[in-house]
Amino acid sequence: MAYIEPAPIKDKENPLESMMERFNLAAQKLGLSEEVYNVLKNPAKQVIVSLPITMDNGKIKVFEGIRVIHSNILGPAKGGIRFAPDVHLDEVRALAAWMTWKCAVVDIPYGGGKGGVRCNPREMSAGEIERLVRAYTLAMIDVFGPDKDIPAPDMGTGPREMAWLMDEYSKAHGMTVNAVVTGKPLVLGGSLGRTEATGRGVMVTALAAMQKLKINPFQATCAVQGFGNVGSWAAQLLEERGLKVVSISDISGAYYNSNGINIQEAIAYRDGNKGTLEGYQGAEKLSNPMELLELEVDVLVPAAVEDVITIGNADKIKAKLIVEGANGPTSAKADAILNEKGIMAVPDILANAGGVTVSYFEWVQNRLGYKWTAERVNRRSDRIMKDAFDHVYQAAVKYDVPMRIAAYIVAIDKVAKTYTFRGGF
Ligand SMILES: NC(=O)C1=CN([C@@H]2O[C@H](COP(=O)(O)OP(=O)(O)OC[C@H]3O[C@@H](n4cnc5c(N)ncnc54)[C@H](O)[C@@H]3O)[C@@H](O)[C@H]2O)C=CC1
Ligand SMILES: O=C(O)CCC(=O)C(=O)O
Repeated sequence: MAYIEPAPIKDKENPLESMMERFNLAAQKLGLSEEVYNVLKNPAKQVIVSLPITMDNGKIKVFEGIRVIHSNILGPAKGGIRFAPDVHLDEVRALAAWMTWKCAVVDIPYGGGKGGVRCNPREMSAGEIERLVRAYTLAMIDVFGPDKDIPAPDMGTGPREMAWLMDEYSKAHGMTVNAVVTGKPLVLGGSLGRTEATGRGVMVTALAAMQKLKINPFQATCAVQGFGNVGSWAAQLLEERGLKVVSISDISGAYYNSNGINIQEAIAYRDGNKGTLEGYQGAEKLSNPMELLELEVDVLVPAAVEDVITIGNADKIKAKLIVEGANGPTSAKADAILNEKGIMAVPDILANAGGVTVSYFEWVQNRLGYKWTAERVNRRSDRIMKDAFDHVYQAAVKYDVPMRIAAYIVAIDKVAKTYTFRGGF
């Protein structure tokens, strides 16, 4: 079962290789046929475009935009759009495949896709970002569609960008098409609960795992890496459930307070400080931000970027439980070390699936022309997340594998069976 070697990513473990290592292990456990294996490992579609944008200084700058549809076997492709300086085809391919597995784990009728534009939104004006979103949307006009491929926010994008995307797509089609994208502002057909949904799913799966590990949330400590949408909501909701959040971090550094950080206060500080924790006084700043990962805490939530837990630091992790808010925060090579140390990792494709689950609810509401209450959204997404956790836990016991491989087994089994039923053979 070999696959085509992807181009290596400099200074970073390749997330596509990490995804494939887990996929291979799960495929072997399932005894997947070579034909189905080959179908599932290859992305269905990869589109790369050049986006010439007039910058505020009047000069034209060309950006590279990518959209990968890994699979549309379970339904239309679904997945966010990332704006970041290190966006790379292999990364987007890995992220798209993770969307396929994620949607299958939570049993929602979507395939997997992901998009990215290599840019630094923190150094761009709102006008430049808007022109970039609109150009990307037009370049992908035949790729996107409510029944084909439905984008959403990821790192560096949010409701504002989704609104521009919806508007551009709608103009090109001569009608309002709000179901083409999720994660929109409420007034444009966004769903109540979507903003906090990913962090909420992290909280639900963390509590479920803590119950299995007999960790009392009211006596537990927690560290959260990344203080954007996912990290800050996860931290706030875990704090509300009794955990003491002793460390948080973002691109400006990591902050530690053994008495617990007041998360509401930290969020208010960030929101009034151009979105960063730089200068935050509610905790001491750690000299090395990566120290956060090695703190003596019960629960560690990496909610920033890929490959932060690697063979370089996995043996120094002291948490009893890792709940992956980010996509791909643990490299495949680090898995064995964590398993050896008896650390449970609730994998990304389960732990952060709350976001796409509520995106699915948003799409359903848009198609019905109806709005659900926050209570209904939260109750249904909590149930989906808890059921998915239990399902993966049972698979881990049945196949005698860690939670991560169990999640891949659940996902691959579902996609493979659907493919076969649809008449792939
Ligand atoms: N937004 C969503 O609904 C979902 C996001 N995810 C994943 O969660 C992760 C975070 O996404 P968002 O919160 O949406 O992004 P965001 O853009 O809102 O926030 C990212 C945060 O990470 C911080 N950060 C960036 N590089 C860092 C580093 N090297 N060390 C520490 N902090 C760093 C940023 O300062 C920021 O606080 C990504 O891996 C994303 O793919 C997964 C599922 C859904
Ligand atoms: O909400 C969505 O549709 C996708 C979110 C996403 O990109 C992810 O789960 O990684």
